[in-house]
Amino acid sequence: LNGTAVTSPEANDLEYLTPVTIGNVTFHLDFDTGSADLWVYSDELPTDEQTGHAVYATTDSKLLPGSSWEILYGDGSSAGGDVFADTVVVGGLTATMQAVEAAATLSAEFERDAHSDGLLGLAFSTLNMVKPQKQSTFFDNVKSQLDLPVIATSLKHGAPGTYDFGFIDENKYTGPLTYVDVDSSRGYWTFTADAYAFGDDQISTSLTGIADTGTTLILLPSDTVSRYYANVSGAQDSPLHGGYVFPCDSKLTPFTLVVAGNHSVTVPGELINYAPVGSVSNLCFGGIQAASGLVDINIFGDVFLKSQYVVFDAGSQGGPRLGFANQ
Ligand SMILES: O=C(CCCl)NNC1=[NH+]CCN1
Repeated sequence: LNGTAVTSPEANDLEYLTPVTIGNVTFHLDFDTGSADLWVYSDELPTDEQTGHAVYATTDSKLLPGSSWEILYGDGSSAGGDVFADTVVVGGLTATMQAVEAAATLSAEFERDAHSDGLLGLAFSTLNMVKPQKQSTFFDNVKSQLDLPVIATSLKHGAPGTYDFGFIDENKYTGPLTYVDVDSSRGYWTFTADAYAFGDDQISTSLTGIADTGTTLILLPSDTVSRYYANVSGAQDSPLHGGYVFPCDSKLTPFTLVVAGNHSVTVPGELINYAPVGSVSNLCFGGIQAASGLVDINIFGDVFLKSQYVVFDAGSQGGPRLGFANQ
């Protein structure tokens, strides 16, 4: 059995939300290949933090005694609480004894997120934050039902896309799928590009980072980022806006990763114009920004992923790997 779930972008493609049924309640969760915990807003939160969200009724649920979780994400947001076992359905696929992590505390970023009802982690289960015993991700729990141990993402700019589980949909991409090995030793979908380019400016330095649907932007070393925006007239690193901004009518340079020897994965310049900074100024915020001190790894987030059909292959032909094709 395979499955497909439709995922829909919030404003400015800030995050993509996918319907997930837990017990008999449907939650809209942020699928996150950069983490490995499935957590939901719950009745253990202060009432005002529950408002407007689907809420997990822990009083009707099967507690995992003695288990708790606490997670800190690369953007500094965090959440924590206790753990239940429940039936979780995504795109027609069912995990019967899925660890469902009920949020009892949320950081400010989640308190003010009016749309997401939680996250569904799709990184490797070694990254799960439940103590005393790590729990398996939804993907690991349904993997045995799938034709192939793969998740394929089709995230789009300003339009619904899909998460395919167990199969690769040839109708969703053009040209070949180019595969690159993944180093899962830190629990992320980590891969290395042999080189990269800003437009025609080829840089023969390798670039290692994670494919992360849970991060909005592309986050790179600060010297690399300043080199990118040197090509964009009027661009400046603005403390006021928290990163590089430029005139909204700027023509942005494409960002290319060279993978698997000589295959180019290119993010068109248009996708690197992330969003206007506000309603009055004509400044726009860049889709490539510097990785914060919190994460010591480059992050290829949604801005990167939405140019591609991406196959997160957990081992259909040996080790874990990522496949990229234009969509
Ligand atoms: O935490 C990370 C980066 C890991 Cl290096 N990605 N996932 C995520 N979820 C919410 C914000 N960011």
